[in-house]
Amino acid sequence: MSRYAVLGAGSWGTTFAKVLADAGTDVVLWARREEVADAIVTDHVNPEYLPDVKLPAALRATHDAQAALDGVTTVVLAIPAQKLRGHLEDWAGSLPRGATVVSLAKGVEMGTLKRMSEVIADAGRVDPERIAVLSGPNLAGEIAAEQPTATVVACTDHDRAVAVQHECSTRYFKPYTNVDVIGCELGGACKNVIALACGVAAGQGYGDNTTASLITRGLAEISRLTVALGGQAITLAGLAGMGDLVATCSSPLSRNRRFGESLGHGLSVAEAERANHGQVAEGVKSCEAIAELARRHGVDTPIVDAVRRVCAGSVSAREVGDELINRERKPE
Ligand SMILES: NC(=O)C1=CN([C@@H]2O[C@H](COP(=O)(O)OP(=O)(O)OC[C@H]3O[C@@H](n4cnc5c(N)ncnc54)[C@H](O)[C@@H]3O)[C@@H](O)[C@H]2O)C=CC1
Ligand SMILES: O=C(CO)COP(=O)(O)O
Repeated sequence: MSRYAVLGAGSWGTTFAKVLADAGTDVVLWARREEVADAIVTDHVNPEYLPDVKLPAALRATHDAQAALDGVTTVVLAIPAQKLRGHLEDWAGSLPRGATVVSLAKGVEMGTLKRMSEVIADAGRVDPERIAVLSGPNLAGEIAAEQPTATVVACTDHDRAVAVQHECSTRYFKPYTNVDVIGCELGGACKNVIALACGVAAGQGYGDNTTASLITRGLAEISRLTVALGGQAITLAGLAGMGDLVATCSSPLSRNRRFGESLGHGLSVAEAERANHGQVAEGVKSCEAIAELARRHGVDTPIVDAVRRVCAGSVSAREVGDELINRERKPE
């Protein structure tokens, strides 16, 4: 009998815990703040992140991470990318031996330039074949409302991916499997940066042609980087690549796109953070790590680099747009 602990009760952790409970899987959700765990247990609601969603009565919650991890077969990590290492260092000794560890975070760690599965292997002391990544066009609010959605569970151990696939399948949530962890992770992390670029363009009043151009050329950048890092370009044609780009770059629900829009309106990064109500827009930090990763591997990523410079405040949104459109002409 499988038992899951979901660590992190933000929008996505709470939603994914609901998916698991709806799939009939035994699941406990760890919340950093006691009052959030209490509200989930008592009122079946996460008042801060999903106030309008009634959570399943079968979903348990706790503020005690050790208690949540006790005896589970699968650990799901729903912590923002730049905060994951710190938590894992605390939890490493309590992660059950042999458990599958599923990463939900979409980012690349600043400084180390590591993907989330590498951070988990490193800080959590987990064998790479036990680490799975779940990624795809998965805006939490729509899934919490039970709108039909597909996703990808990637793990180098195919049998583990299949187990997670079955344990999170519901009538509204359809997971596919993949063995290309690198491609799925880079798809999820990099699309946030491209969504920032689309937001910056939208904030300046540009429409769908600009968005589609950025999505498509962004996909070319992500595919090049994936191949350079040992992943497969074909993965990016799927849900974790094109699928997530389309959803995130076009949706008003995306925090990365909204953050970009604020920058496009002329707000500073600090002002845009306030406008996003403190919710995580992973691309703002990951763009720096992804740009550096690309530079070290000799991969050309002009859109990622443009976003990095806008987020660093070294160039204005308007200037960077002009630069991108005036780059050298070349074959597609
Ligand atoms: N929200 C969405 O639609 C989706 C989010 N993701 C990814 O899932 C990851 C988590 O995102 P969300 O749940 O949406 O974020 P969120 O901003 O809604 O919540 C973050 C959660 O992490 C917790 N947390 C634990 N330690 C923290 C710390 N030291 N600092 C800040 N927060 C801390 C917070 O308490 C909160 O429960 C991100 O990497 C995001 O890119 C992936 C797919 C969909
Ligand atoms: O990853 C997501 C959708 O797949 C969520 O995107 P945002 O973090 O931009 O809201």
